[in-house]
Amino acid sequence: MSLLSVSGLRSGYGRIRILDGVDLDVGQQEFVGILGHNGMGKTTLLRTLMGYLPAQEGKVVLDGTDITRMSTYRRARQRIGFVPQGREIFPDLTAWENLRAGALIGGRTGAEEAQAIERVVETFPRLKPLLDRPGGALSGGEQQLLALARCLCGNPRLILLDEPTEGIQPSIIEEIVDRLSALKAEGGLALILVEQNLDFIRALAERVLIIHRGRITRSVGPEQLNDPELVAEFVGMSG
Ligand SMILES: Nc1ncnc2c1ncn2[C@@H]1O[C@H](COP(=O)(O)OP(=O)(O)OP(=O)(O)O)[C@@H](O)[C@H]1O
Repeated sequence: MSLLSVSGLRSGYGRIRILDGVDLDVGQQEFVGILGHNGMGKTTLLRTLMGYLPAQEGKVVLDGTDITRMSTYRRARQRIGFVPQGREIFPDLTAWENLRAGALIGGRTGAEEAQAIERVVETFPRLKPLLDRPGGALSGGEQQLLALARCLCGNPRLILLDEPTEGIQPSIIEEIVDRLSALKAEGGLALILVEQNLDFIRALAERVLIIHRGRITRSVGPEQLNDPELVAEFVGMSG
């Protein structure tokens, strides 16, 4: 059975329809990339899956449970984690408190919470010396690592990751790839990755879905992203 099964999903902003019948399946431990021109609805899709935007039509099923009408909070408790575009770190909370927020959102408290945070921090050595600093004082790359770590503190089984490489230096992009590759090898986690960086998608995704005018129009293998003509057609860029 798929971990996530989306059918006929429609949503948008007021009367402006952005998603216009999205069908999408993600396997239990599958890493899926999503590519599309600017403005095609990639972020809107992730926000609708997380419940920030209501589904106007269609169905979203997570591991057999219909979550179409669930609040964002309850979706987080169902272990969907979200790393938003722009990271949305709490700037006045310390890095550690940001991680606590992730653990709490995932339903962890007390000793379990502290253990979860410590386990995650062990795998992000760059964050260790920064834990007492305000989130807003971290560099963009450090904030991106923190946003991913915060999400992991909630023990997600599905992560929605929106453009993690945007404005981030190459060494941190490599760290994110390494961390996600390690998590993939450990198992138990699925990922939906919206990203413009083709190398990043190639490194992580088993399957790449093309979104066009609010629908998934095609599924391609990551190796097909080596073909500049195909890429130009799908996303209007090459590289
Ligand atoms: N709050 C909003 N109110 C009205 N329209 C919006 C709102 N947010 C986004 N849109 C519009 O919805 C469309 C889809 O936006 P979305 O951010 O999902 O696209 P995207 O594929 O993620 O694009 P990008 O690659 O530029 O991030 C765009 O035309 C955008 O202008």
